[in-house]
Amino acid sequence: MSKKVFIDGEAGTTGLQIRERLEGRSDIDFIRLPDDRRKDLGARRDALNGADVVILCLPDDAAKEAVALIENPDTAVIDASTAHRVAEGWTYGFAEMAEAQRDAIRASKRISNPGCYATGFIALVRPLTDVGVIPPFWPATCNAVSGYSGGGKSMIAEFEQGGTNDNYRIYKTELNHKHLPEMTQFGGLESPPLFTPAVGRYAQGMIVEVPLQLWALPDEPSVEQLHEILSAAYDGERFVTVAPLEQSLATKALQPEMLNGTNQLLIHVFGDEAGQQARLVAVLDNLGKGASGAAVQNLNLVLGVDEALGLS
Ligand SMILES: NC(=O)C1=CN([C@@H]2O[C@H](COP(=O)(O)OP(=O)(O)OC[C@H]3O[C@@H](n4cnc5c(N)ncnc54)[C@H](OP(=O)(O)O)[C@@H]3O)[C@@H](O)[C@H]2O)C=CC1
Ligand SMILES: CC(=O)N[C@@H](CCC(=O)OP(=O)(O)O)C(=O)O
Repeated sequence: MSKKVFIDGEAGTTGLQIRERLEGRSDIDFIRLPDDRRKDLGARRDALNGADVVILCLPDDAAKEAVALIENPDTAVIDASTAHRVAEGWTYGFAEMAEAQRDAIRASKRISNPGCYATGFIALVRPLTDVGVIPPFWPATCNAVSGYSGGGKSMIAEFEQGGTNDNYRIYKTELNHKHLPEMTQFGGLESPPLFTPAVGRYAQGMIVEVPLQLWALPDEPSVEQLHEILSAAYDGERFVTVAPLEQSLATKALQPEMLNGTNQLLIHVFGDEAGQQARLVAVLDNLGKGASGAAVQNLNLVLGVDEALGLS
């Protein structure tokens, strides 16, 4: 029997991309609201409570409001906003993050979809904190650049309709990016990384990077060891790949758009010749594994179907 799915915020950037990925699915019946009622509280309440699974693609406040409207104990929620990522009672929707995570997602009725930057950062750091090569007290740094679709409809309009001449800009100079709590908690760290995001004049795709002074880490790991740990952590995964070291050695430059339209995340471990420094790099589509792709993967897990359905 097909399952009823309601995407609250379907007309937004993330919502539209989820719809596209679910197009043609015979196991899903969509609950949809006409355009003039998509913000109507009563109509949303009915839709939210009538669905087997709801996917929230809303600003944080509207996402909290939506959750408060749900009384049906059988309705499962996948929230793409930042509202519940480190909240009590919610399961972090990053299936590849740890061995038990997939089963936790399958069993949960409250799943938070990870932030795009957080996905890259956690993918790079978590396997290393899990084995202790990066200790929990490590003062981690994270540099990243995203396409402007990461800022949703308003930033897309800003870049595409003459609102800015910027080709590139750094932001969050106050050092208080909204992904820091999830990066800290699920990265296995005691204190937030120093995070320096930037946005460029291109629509989508991102690079998230963690630079490491290997000589300063307690165990002074080699580049080969880091690569081994990351490769073992993602062995057999369909959506997270660690490039072979030889491939990284031959890669002299990397651009953020290479995985656009996919749910893939690619990791490179770059190192200097002396083995003293490393750059851990993740490439992903902010609208793919960083948002809509991950949401569809989580939906598939909740529905008990192949988690790769509709994803490439
Ligand atoms: N863009 C990205 O790369 C990522 C975004 N996210 C998160 O996903 C969520 C959605 O982001 P994004 O798609 O980019 O944002 P958009 O601004 O593109 O879309 C948000 C949608 O929500 C609608 N909306 C706003 N308030 C309400 C309400 N009260 N009731 C019903 N609908 C409402 C908006 O309608 P209208 O435009 O008419 O106001 C719009 O269609 C956010 O929480 C964001 O943080 C997560 C990962 C990545
Ligand atoms: C370029 C840009 O502005 N990006 C957004 C992050 C988008 C994202 O993935 O964050 P959420 O999942 O938490 O919405 C930002 O930095 O706030």
